[in-house]
Amino acid sequence: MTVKIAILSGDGIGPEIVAEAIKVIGCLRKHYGFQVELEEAQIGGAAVDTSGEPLPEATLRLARQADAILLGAVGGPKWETLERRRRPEQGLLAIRSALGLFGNLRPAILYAELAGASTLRPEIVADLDILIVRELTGGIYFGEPRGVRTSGTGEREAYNTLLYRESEIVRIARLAFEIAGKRDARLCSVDKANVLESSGLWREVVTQLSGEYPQVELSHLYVDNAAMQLVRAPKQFDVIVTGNLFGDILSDCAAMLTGSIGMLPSAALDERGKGMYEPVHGSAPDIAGRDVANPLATILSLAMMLRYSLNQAVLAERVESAVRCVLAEGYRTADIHTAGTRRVGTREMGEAVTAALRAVAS
Ligand SMILES: NC(=O)c1ccc[n+]([C@@H]2O[C@H](COP(=O)([O-])OP(=O)(O)OC[C@H]3O[C@@H](n4cnc5c(N)ncnc54)[C@H](O)[C@@H]3O)[C@@H](O)[C@H]2O)c1
Ligand SMILES: CC(C)[C@H](C(=O)O)[C@@H](O)C(=O)O
Ligand SMILES: [Mg+2]
Repeated sequence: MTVKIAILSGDGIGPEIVAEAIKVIGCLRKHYGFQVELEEAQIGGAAVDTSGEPLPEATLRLARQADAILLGAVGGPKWETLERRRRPEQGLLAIRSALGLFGNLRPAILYAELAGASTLRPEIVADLDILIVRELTGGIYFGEPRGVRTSGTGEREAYNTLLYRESEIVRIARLAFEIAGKRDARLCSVDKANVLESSGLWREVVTQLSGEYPQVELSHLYVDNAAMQLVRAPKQFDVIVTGNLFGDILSDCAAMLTGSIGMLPSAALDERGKGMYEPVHGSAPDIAGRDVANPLATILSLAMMLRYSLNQAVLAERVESAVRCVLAEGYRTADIHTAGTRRVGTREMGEAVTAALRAVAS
């Protein structure tokens, strides 16, 4: 059966890194008999430039039809002064919401070869393998009311609403308990229950649900402490479950444990396992168009797609071992480059991964 992947490259380094993942898909097609059809559409600033909208109707239609979606990144200085609803980031939020992609899996794995690339001491991060489960379609990103208004004293004020419904908390917590049960069975729920009502409900609901998962050890941390613990002793964590905004921040923080944000893939899943896959990082305007971005987060996102949405666990493992292989051979983009390793550009890194994949196939 031929699967259909929607390709949404987006802005900045998006097209450069997605191009390397497409090379990997081409290699899977040619050497592993992977039957796949790709169809591209626009999102973010690129879509704003051609259609005036960050998520054109045609893009959403394609995303709905496809078996899975691969996204690069959106945003950049060119669009920062647009009214908020037309900004590239709104396209990303809109597609997540329209497709019901509530479950965001953000694994932070340290490849042994990159221990020296982390800003933390090697013994703190060696063998790190943690997973952040971030709620992606609720919380302060989507809560109403929101807006900017003039207060009674004539001053401008802006407001957002951090709202979580019980059903949204149960849904993300259940996903996290299920996943933790298949890992080291330790789940840490991160909130700000000492201050926020929505976090109070979050903690209550997660605690109640834990009764259904007696084999999973549940703990709770306030988000400020969690951020500190992530850099103090990250290996104490197995799975972290948290809300939309806290998960956004903590996953960038976890990224640095692995050497670079250019290494972190992600999956955003709906209730049936359909998903959108994207690197955790953004469009990196500071390095766009220079063939220096690290494409591995995007290639590893493709591996997650193969595993979670396309039922191709063996191919996922092949792609992941090809990445391990190029790191072992010493290939490094600028962000993970250390003395004695071979510095390469985006394209050369992508080609090294496809060469490693081909080598295993033959
Ligand atoms: N999922 C997304 O599409 C997404 C995620 C985050 C930020 N953004 C958007 O991206 C734009 C830039 O945001 P930012 O600068 O805060 O975050 P960013 O993640 O784009 O970049 C942060 C830093 O990390 C570096 N970096 C990121 N990805 C890299 C890679 N693959 N290889 C090497 N280095 C990499 C960048 O060069 C930069 O120095 C903004 O418009 C923001 O809204 C989009
Ligand atoms: C660009 C932005 C809307 C997005 C988010 O905050 O979710 C990004 O930072 C991410 O981590 O995917
Ligand atoms: Mg982010």
